[in-house]
Amino acid sequence: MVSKSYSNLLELVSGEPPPFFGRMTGRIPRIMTVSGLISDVDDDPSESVCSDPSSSVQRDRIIIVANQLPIRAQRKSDTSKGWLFNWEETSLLLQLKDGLGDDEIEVIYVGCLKEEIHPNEQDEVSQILLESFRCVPTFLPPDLFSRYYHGFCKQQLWPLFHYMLPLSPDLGGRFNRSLWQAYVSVNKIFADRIMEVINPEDDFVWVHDYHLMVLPTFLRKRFNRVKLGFFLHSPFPSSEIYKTLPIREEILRALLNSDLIGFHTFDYARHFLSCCSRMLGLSYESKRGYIGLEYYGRTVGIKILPVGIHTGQLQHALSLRETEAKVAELIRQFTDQGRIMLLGVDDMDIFKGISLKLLAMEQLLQQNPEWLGKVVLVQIANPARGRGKDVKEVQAETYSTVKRINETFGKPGYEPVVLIIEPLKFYERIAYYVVAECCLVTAVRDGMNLIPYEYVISRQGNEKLDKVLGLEPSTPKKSILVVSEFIGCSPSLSGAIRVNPWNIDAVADAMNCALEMAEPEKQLRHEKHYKYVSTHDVGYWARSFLMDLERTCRDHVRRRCWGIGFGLGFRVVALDPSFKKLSMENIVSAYKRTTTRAILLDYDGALIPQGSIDKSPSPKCIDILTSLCRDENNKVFIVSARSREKLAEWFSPCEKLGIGAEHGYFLR
Ligand SMILES: O=P(O)(O)OC[C@H]1O[C@H](O[C@H]2O[C@H](CO)[C@@H](O)[C@H](O)[C@H]2O)[C@H](O)[C@@H](O)[C@@H]1O
Repeated sequence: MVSKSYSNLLELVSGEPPPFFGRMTGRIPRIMTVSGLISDVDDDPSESVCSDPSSSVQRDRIIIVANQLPIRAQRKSDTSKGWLFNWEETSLLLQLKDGLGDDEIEVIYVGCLKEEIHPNEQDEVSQILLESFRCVPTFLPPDLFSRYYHGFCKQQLWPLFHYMLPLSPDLGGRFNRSLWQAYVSVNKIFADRIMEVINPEDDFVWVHDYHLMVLPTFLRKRFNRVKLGFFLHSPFPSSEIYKTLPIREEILRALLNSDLIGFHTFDYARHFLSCCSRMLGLSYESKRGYIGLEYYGRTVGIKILPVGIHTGQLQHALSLRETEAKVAELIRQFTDQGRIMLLGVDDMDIFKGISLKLLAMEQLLQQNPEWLGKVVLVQIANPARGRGKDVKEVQAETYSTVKRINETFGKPGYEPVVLIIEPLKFYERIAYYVVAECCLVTAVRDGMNLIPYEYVISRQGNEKLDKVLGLEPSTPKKSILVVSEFIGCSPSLSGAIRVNPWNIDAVADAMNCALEMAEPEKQLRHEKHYKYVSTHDVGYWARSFLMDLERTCRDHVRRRCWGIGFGLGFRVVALDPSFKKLSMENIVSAYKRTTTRAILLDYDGALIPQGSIDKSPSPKCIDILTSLCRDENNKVFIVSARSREKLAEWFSPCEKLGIGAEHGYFLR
């Protein structure tokens, strides 16, 4: 399978074998095992972090950094003290690790816990999470967390990256410098935590999503050669939107302190590149499938590859007894009543377009009365993660639209829209996918959205589910997707009916088209999607990103690096060791060959030795400069930080000598 990522395109033309991620040179973390009070992990010794610090096993190590750790924490109920921790199985970050499927790679996570941990318990919790889960928690004071996450992330960055400008105080949040400072402080706290565990020469660091966009600067400042990747899970907006951000350059420059920056789609990458070009004057090169941005001697790679799902986890859920039972229940509730299920699964936030979908359903029923009593839209709505007024408005509009549709088109025993707001278990959601004839994702903006992928795998099902569904094992599977043009998964789903979610007529038509579609066409579309989704899973994505990261960082050790710039303007100037010292021979031969010469000379360290006590030029120096200036083919300049008075005084004998004093602020 050929990836669309740049490294794989390169392999394709070069005929090289695919790169292997994992070098066995990593050092074991500097962690000691300390017994803890509060943990419910399984006791597989291979799971413990360096339980034997003297062990000689060497593994590659990746530090995965994200706003949230893939951990669920629960206060112990039996005592007033202590916590129980479990893996959050549905977290993409945990699936990523599993997807790497390589025991030679050790993964450490850095991030926040969802629960607030009292300062008195933080050391103990840190130790347990490190030993048992290889997780390093970042504890943030509640007020700082709130200003960083609910303030800057969810009210400012997130809306803007989803194309919402704060045109009025009600629409997202206007830029607020103190929230931005909270964001920067939190990013620094994350960097400090990474520094506690990183082995900078060997470890790879992979930072995730828009919550941590300035973190790369803090890490690069501390370790100039750190091997650092960043993946943006959200959309990267068009430069016309992005450039409204007052801290637009700071964020771009911070991202450029990564070695590899990943995006789900070509468009997001293109937007980022045009921001770098328009706001920082940087140009990029695309050569043989590679996209690289030159930034002070470093080449920052751009990776385009949409994330995938954990198909194994989904297949496991499909094989559960509970899933079969739920599928049977849904068949009784819908199919046996002659109903066709259309399905939507979305967070109830402003960008998921739930209301637009409901309006399209209303229109479908108005314009196609033949579907009345036959079609049901099941809308599963997960709670939003933000907490603004906008979320409440979305909820209110959703409830009132559902009520209106059901009152207008419903009849006893038939509700055209079923809205599910209670949290569903994973297997229950899967059962809905299995039964749904069509899945609709009509978000107005979403970074990726993995719901269509989950739907496709679920519709492929398995033999046991075929029996529950009353299908012959040989029956080809079918599924149909209606997908918004404005979401990251859209380009990868070429068999979906693509819609502009704002165009209610078009979405209603798409629903009708899906309902009327001939079976062989549904099968063909399903087959196409199934092939793609099952081969481009989360493991494929993670391996591909890390291979490219390793490739991008391969010559770090050879590079000579200097850090320059203050604050978020910090960057590293990297030089290839092939930079050569200027030889006397070269200078003499160039001088002889040329007839028009500009000769620019530094002063301290160039015309007088760096450590000399007498800083004035020697008579010999004055003689040489005077004779250089005498040649009409030469323009000779001293360029120095020194004051114009001093330079003018020292070089008064050399009349024709040009002087650039105070770094060129004064010119003679
Ligand atoms: O709400 P947040 O805590 O700020 O997180 C933002 C969203 O992150 C995750 O979604 C994003 O990544 C997914 C995987 O790449 C992608 O499918 C989705 O489109 C992105 O928005 C998370 O799944 C969402 O629940 C969060 O809202």
